[in-house]
Amino acid sequence: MEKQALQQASIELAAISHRFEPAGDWVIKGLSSTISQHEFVAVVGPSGCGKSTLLRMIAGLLSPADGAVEVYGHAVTAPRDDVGIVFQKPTLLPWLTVLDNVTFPLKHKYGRVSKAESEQASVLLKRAGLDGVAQRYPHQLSGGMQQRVGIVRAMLLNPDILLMDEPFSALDALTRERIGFDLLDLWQQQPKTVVFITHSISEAVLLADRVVVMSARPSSVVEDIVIDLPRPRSQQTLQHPDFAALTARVRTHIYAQVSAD
Ligand SMILES: Nc1ncnc2c1ncn2[C@@H]1O[C@H](COP(=O)(O)OP(=O)(O)OP(=O)(O)O)[C@@H](O)[C@H]1O
Repeated sequence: MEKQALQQASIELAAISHRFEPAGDWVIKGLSSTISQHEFVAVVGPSGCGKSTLLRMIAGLLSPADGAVEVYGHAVTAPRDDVGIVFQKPTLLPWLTVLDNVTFPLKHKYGRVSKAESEQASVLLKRAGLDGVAQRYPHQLSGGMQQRVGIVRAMLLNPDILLMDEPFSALDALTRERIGFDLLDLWQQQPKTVVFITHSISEAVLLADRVVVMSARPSSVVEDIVIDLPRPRSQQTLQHPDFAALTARVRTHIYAQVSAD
């Protein structure tokens, strides 16, 4: 049964619509998309078009007013164990150290943290430039460092599906690029389906297999662009002859939405 489920689409969005009040304006209207297992999909679109709302519906934190969200062929009605989320703002536990924060979900899920997981936590913290602060508390870190702790925490849990809502927006440009490649490394070592919301067009093209462009509200998918740049991606990818054309294509579709707003 489980094996059969793995052959299916990872995430199916079937004509979903949402508004926050029964008679309010539609935020999302009739949005459909299928995300395959282990695909890395970036979602871009004008500000306020409903990207976070969409992610919250996939996560089971919000039910669509109409249509259906399915994960591995099952309707999503509540948060799932195999779906991890990284929000725009990290939600760290203030009374735990950085190390305890990143291992907390594992402890909560399995009752213990294995030696291999502890080692992986150290590797990921180091990669994220946090190895010197593992014993510090969240209030002793900058906003960008706290955000990196949130990313490491989600990566360590290694969920089948990782939902990321502008996870790098608080980071400086260099750290942002490095941590993006780290995310890709991890994604290739531990394949998982990633839905990644970003406002950065170049980041979307650099990381993703597909870039889904959402329209202005009421939003749906206006363009679904396959990014067939070779992997593994690196800084060289930025020089690839197709990179500029792909970013230009995404940009054109987003700008069309903004000017139509
Ligand atoms: N809980 C809520 N109650 C009422 N309206 C909401 C709620 N959450 C979001 N909205 C509205 O829904 C719309 C979409 O919000 P959402 O945060 O999903 O957009 P977004 O595309 O992620 O925005 P941004 O790109 O600026 O982060 C906005 O108009 C927002 O004000």
